[in-house]
Amino acid sequence: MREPVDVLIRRVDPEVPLPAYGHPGDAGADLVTCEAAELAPGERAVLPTGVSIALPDGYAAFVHPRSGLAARCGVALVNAPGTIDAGYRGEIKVIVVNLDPRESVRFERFDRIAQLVVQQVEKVRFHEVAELPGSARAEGGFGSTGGHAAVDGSTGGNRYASVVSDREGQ
Ligand SMILES: O=c1ccn([C@H]2C[C@H](O)[C@@H](COP(=O)(O)OP(=O)(O)OP(=O)(O)O)O2)c(=O)[nH]1
Ligand SMILES: [Mg+2]
Repeated sequence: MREPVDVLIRRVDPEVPLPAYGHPGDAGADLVTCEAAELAPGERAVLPTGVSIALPDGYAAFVHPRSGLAARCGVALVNAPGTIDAGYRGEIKVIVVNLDPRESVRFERFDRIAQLVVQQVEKVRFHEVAELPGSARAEGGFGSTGGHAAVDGSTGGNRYASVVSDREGQ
């Protein structure tokens, strides 16, 4: 197994539990909210995690959603994944949104709300050119390979999903 990368961390909230991996092979260390919050359907909030970090140069951390919260409660991150730059020394915040159309969701202090994935990132130098080299995909994108959801008035491309209003009309 590779040696873990050392990351300096500071507790902004002296009582906050440090981010922790649930299992040895996990990619994300769980982040908690230091503030209780209740979100009505469609509501969002910026929640403090009580920690700030200093990543080594060449690394970034990404704030990812927790799939259990998403599946059970419809909680997503507005900016998923949130990017924590190596030079950022402020408190890590999590921008949550309640996407459930009916139920409110409540977070208590120190509930786990997101997970932090630390990764090496490349810096690039951009070289401007008049023409880019060719490729098999060329300019195809946005569903060019088919299999996207149909929307009203369209049959979709080679589809394996359709929007609910489409299904109800069948
Ligand atoms: O979910 C997030 C996303 C970002 N940040 C912090 C760390 C990051 O380094 C900084 C800036 O984030 P980003 O570059 O995504 O936001 P911006 O709107 O481009 O702000 P800026 O102009 O400060 O770069 O905000 C968080 O605490 N949580
Ligand atoms: Mg930015």
